[in-house]
Amino acid sequence: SPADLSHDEYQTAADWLRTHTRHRPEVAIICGSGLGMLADTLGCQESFAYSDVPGFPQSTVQGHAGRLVFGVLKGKMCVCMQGRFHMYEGHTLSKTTFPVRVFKLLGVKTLIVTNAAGSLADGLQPGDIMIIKDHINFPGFVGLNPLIGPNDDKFGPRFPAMSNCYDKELRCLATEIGKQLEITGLMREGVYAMVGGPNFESIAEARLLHRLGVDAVGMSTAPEVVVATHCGLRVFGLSLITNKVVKTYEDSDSVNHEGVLEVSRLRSVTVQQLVTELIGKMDINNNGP
Ligand SMILES: Nc1nc2ncn(CCNC(CO)CO)c2c(=O)[nH]1
Repeated sequence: SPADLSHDEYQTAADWLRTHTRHRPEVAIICGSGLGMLADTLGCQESFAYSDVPGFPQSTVQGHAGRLVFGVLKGKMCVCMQGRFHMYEGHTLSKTTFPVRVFKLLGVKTLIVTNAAGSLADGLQPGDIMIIKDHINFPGFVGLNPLIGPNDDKFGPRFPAMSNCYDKELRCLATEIGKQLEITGLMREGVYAMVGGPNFESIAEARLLHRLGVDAVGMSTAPEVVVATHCGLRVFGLSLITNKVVKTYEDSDSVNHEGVLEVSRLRSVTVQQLVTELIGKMDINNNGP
């Protein structure tokens, strides 16, 4: 957990970045599997390999580049993670969520997280975009929570509320933008559940998640959002639905990562447009929950 890391480690990474780029980002974007092209659309780019930044872990998953890209999008100063870290790679949760606290120290106010997810809800098809209304952090239930250990009071409270992680104003704004982009047909809100992975769920596990009201399932996002909420960042999250989760024993289909990346590639432009418009239209001074 972040308690493994001293405050200095976050400060060292933030100080290193501050001395290596003039950019002072207000918005941070975490790009999910196959959605890293969003970073390429930033203007006036300056980028660093994760290996250049003190304390940053390395990305090891196909579809996750491993670069931190600073730039301007619709007049807003942004920093984009091309490739995120997952618990299933063996990273501790402190490393998985390390960038979020560094962004906080850089002065970021809003975090946008995107991911690829499998759909459990009947109304969510591959290629759809689910605006995350709330999440279920299953690993957190058993203590795999990034806030476990001594609390760092400089970031936030010992017992942070998680009842409003996903900012309602930003969700409404994204829905409005969906209408303008004429993509409401493939957009809806829902509950995202994080499972540890790296295996995809068994059928019994998929049926359990469905019974528990989960709309989309993935292996990321919840830890970053817990840490972001703890340190007062405003959060917007979306899942690109890349496949239907297999819920019946008769269904012979089985999901694979190549298929996930294929749908991500197909829809990455639409996700880019939505996120770009959202950044352009959001008020930047909001200090989150
Ligand atoms: N059933 C199911 N379908 C999914 N499609 C994407 N993801 C998100 C996980 N993405 C992994 C593997 O593609 C890479 O991070 C999942 C998932 O966790 N479960």
